[in-house]
Amino acid sequence: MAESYSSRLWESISDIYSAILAHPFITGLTDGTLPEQSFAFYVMQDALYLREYARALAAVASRAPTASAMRMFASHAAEAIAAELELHTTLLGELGISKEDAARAEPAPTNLAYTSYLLATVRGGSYAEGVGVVLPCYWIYSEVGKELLRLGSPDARYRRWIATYGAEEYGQVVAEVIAELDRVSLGLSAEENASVRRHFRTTSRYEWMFWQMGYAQESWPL
Ligand SMILES: Cc1ncc(CN)c(N)n1
Repeated sequence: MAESYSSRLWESISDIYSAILAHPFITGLTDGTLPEQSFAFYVMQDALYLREYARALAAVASRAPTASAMRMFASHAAEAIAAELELHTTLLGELGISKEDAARAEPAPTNLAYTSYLLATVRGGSYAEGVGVVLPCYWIYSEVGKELLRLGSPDARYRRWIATYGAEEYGQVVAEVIAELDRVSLGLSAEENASVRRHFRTTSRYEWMFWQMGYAQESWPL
C-alpha cells in the first residue's frame, strides 16, 4: 500500500524530531534535571502561546471546506486549549507563580516569532496550508508525550505534563487532524504541496526552538 501523505511528511522532519528528543529540556523532564525555573518560564510562555494558537485554530476552522472539519477545529480552539490552560494554571500554582506575575509576562522573541508566523499563514494562506502549519503543535507533542510516558519522571509536576500529552485521548485528537490533512492532500497542486511541506517544517523547527527558549529562559536583548 502507498505510504500516506502524513507519513511522508513526518519522515521529512525526522532530523528535527530526533533533535527534540535529545534536547536537554526534554531529557531533563524524564531524568529530573530540568531546572524548575526553566520549566516555570516555559509554562508561562506556553500559556501566552496557547491563546494565539487558539486564534489560529479558529481561523483554520473558519476556512474549512466541510462542516465536520469546521466543527473539529472550532472545538479544538475552545476545548483542547482550555484543558491545556487548566494544566498550566495548576502547574503555575505549584511552581509558586502568582496570577499577577503570569499576567505580567510578555512573549519571548521565539514565542512571538512562532505565533506571528502561525497567524500570518492561517490568515494569508490556503486552508491546506493552515492545516499544515498548525499540525506540528499537535503531532510533535503527542509523539513526545508517548515517548516520555514510557520513560517516566521522578518529578510529579513533570509527570503531570507528560501524562497530558502522552494520553490516549490527546492521541485521538491528533489522529483526527492527521486524517484531515491526508484528506485535503488529495487535491493539492505541486505548488501548494510544497508550501504545506515548508510550513510544516518551519513550525516543527519552532517547536524545537520553543523548548530551547524555555530552557535558556530567553529574553529580549533590549
Ligand atoms: C509551543 C507548544 N506547542 C505545542 C503544544 C501542544 N498543543 C503546546 N502546548 N505548546
